[in-house]
Amino acid sequence: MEEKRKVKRDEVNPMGYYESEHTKNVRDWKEVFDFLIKDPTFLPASPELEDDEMRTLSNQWPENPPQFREVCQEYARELEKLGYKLLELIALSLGLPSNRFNGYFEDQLSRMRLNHYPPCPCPELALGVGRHKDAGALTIVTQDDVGGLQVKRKSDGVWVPVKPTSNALVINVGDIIQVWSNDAYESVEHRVVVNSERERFSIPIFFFPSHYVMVKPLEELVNEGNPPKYKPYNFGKFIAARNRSNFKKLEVQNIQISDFKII
Ligand SMILES: O=C(O)CCC(=O)C(=O)O
Ligand SMILES: [Fe+2]
Repeated sequence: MEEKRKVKRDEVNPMGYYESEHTKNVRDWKEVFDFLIKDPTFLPASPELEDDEMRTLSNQWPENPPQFREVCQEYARELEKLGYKLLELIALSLGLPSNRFNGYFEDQLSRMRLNHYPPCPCPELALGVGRHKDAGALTIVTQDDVGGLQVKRKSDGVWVPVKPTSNALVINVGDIIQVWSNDAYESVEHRVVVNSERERFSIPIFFFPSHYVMVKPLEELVNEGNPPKYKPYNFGKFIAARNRSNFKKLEVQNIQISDFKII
């Protein structure tokens, strides 16, 4: 606990350890450790568009266990390679050059998260992570054999368990691929349920572009017959708005890509 406290994240540095994240303003039943793939990196200090102050984001590593940092970084490097590979395949599937997305990640805000969901005495009253869609381009999740991740089936709204399969990874399309592809791809709504018996561990890596990227439907994919379905939004400002809402319960729901939808 002492080690965790030393690397606790706060409103200035959102990297490190945290035990009370909120999803849509409700506290999640979990503890997390977040670190950046590119360290340090930069993010707008506030979500206000007229405020151009920047903030440096940097990792906080515990001293113990001593090999923790190296193991995390090595794992992240391998998953990063896989993420780029998948982004290349998604680009090809949309009829784009394989490297079409690469430029967006030069100063990437991608991060890896170590999730620990402790057993919960009243699992029917809590969620490990409340229902949400991932805000980044792509997420790759490693999960143990406990289970708890569920995706919402669009046809009937039923929550379907994502069964743990050993040596398999879960790939989630995030909101940005949805916007870039002008809805050809759709991000999936998911959540994590907890149980009273066993703790669960999972390790997602979230592929986030650079803070200055304006996220919008790709020009090659829109035309008169298929006009853009979203207004451009600045990714850094979007994340700054999300970070703010993770630290306090706000009156309003946090920012969503639907806020940029052209109807
Ligand atoms: O724990 C999991 O399997 C997924 C967690 C998740 O959806 C998230 O952190 O965004
Ligand atoms: Fe997620």
